[in-house]
Amino acid sequence: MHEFLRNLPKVELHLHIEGSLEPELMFALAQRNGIELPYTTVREAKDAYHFNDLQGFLNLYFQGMSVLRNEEDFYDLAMDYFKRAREEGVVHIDMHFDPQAHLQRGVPLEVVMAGLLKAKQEAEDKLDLSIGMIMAFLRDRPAEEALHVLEQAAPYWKMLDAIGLDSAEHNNPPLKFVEVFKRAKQLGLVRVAHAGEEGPAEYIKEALDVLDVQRIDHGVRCLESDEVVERLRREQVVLTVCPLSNVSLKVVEDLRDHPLPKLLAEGLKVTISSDDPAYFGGGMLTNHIACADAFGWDEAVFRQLTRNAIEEAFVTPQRRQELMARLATA
Ligand SMILES: Nc1ncnc2[nH]cnc12
Ligand SMILES: [Zn+2]
Repeated sequence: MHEFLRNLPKVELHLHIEGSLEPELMFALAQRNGIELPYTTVREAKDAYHFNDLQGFLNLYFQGMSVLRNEEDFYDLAMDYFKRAREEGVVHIDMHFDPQAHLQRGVPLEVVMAGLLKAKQEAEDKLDLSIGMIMAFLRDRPAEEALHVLEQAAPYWKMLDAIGLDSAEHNNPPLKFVEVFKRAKQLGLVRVAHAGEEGPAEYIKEALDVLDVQRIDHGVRCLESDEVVERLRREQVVLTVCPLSNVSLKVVEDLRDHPLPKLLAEGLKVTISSDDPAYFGGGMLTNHIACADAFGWDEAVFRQLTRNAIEEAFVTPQRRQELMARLATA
């Protein structure tokens, strides 16, 4: 089964590129940029990666990314992950990135975009990996700031596959961002949002109704509302579920208690992603293996999850066909 999972052409719909920053690269970039870290060794950093909730993780996530200052840093960050993912048999990644987290530290949007776009181009040219770009807004920051960043990103609109909504969900309902998402829709941009990770099922409904999103990132708490489950099933809205993330952030106690099997049994369009692989114990292959071990799934289940992800990935029709063909022979 592990060999099958390694060879499966995996498609990742939910990945925060800043959450792929491994401690080894964090130390290298800190040194390159003369930045001091609160850790003295890689071991010490890894030992700090124990979280009680989403906020506990976000504090370290924002601290970790403080080493990213120049175009080259963003390029190295992304290439480092792309190479690792490719070695794990990943063939496509829809990548979230958080411009506000960099703008706040005085890093211009142009620097972030240049580094990430260069890595995307190189991955597509040389690694046989396709990359989607999701510019995410931090929901614990003011909506006016997000609106301003969306306008500032005008030179990049045509390079974006979607806008997203992430960071602390508690008390930051989708409704807060109605104007931002309305503007994005007016611009012809696709919309996705984190909802129902730590927040209630109601936020999933709100993201669909008010933000008109085409994807729900996480969405695991939908099971608390029959009405929301029915809606997700009827509309076959894709859920980008991140099993090891949910364990690390204590959304569930243990992977064996994870609602993934129930979500599948409900007929929902489920996919598997890694979210923040450097912080949550591993990438796509590790997440797949963990699910195989916890749930005893056979190959057919993983094929279905991968088919779901290929159908929903931000790729050209030709690339989608190519990925489907690869899945058929895996
Ligand atoms: N799991 C997560 N939830 C919300 N925002 C995030 N940003 C990075 N990872 C996140
Ligand atoms: Zn996420």
